[in-house]
Amino acid sequence: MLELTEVTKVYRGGKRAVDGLTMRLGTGLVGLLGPNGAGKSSLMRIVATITRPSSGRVLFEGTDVVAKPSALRRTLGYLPQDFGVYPHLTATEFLSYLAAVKGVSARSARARIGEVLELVNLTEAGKRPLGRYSGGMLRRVGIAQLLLTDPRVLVVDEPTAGLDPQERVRFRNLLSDLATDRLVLLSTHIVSDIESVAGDIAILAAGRLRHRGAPEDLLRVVDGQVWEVVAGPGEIAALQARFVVSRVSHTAAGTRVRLLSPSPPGADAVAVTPDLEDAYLHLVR
Ligand SMILES: Nc1ncnc2c1ncn2[C@@H]1O[C@H](COP(=O)(O)OP(=O)(O)OP(=O)(O)O)[C@@H](O)[C@H]1O
Repeated sequence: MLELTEVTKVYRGGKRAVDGLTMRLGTGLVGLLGPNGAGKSSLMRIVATITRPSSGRVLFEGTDVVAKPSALRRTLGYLPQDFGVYPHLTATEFLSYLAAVKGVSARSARARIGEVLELVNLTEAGKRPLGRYSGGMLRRVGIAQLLLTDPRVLVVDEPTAGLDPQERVRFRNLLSDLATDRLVLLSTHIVSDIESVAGDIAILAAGRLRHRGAPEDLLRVVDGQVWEVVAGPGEIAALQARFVVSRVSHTAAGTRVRLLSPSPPGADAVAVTPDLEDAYLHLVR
């Protein structure tokens, strides 16, 4: 559906936020995972046709989206990181306003708003002013506005920021449902946001694609390289200086340090089964 070739974004001042990125995106949920500053938002703004790449090409169904953005824009839903609402409007009023901006006729907007509020489980709350919504409810309004026009491409930037764990789960499931017949490109710096829903994970660091594949492929990257050692209070800093430490947990038996190393880091190190967090840290270090 979308084809990115050698996409680069250099901002004024010389910051290379996206650096020669090539990837193909089809139907399904793609998790774009990377630390702060990796270039995720820049890439998402390029796909959403808000920002132009400095060089490289983005094709949507074979059409260059820089030269001809309209075909993609017609079927695109974009939820930016800083999605803002008017606090005095109710969800229904706010969505009616956005539907008008998106060129949806008043009659079809009325029916569609009812449907999308139902989809995001806000039918009851739809008559309340948005100023009284929780963070999670506002993110759901953000998703509802994406769906006003039934887009085939959804670009969702760090959607779980500020959500409580229950809202995170609900949100993940909603996006995963939507991805059955659409492309959902979801960016995050939190591994657990995507590990249960994305069958396809792209890892970005310093503007470059470090890895792309299914979670199993990612795990293979650190196969045989994850260890656990028991450390004394003074040893943790030294381990952190020598290895990528993925977790430190304090137990009755002492402090357990989980770390990445191609060979056993010590005589009493125990090999453990890698998880996605280990693989992610290995790839972005
Ligand atoms: N308009 C801009 N002008 C100059 N530099 C920018 C601009 N937007 C982003 N950057 C820089 O480009 C780099 C990538 O930023 P970007 O926001 O794309 O990353 P990100 O992965 O989304 O990070 P975050 O999760 O913190 O939003 C950062 O170093 C950022 O400071």
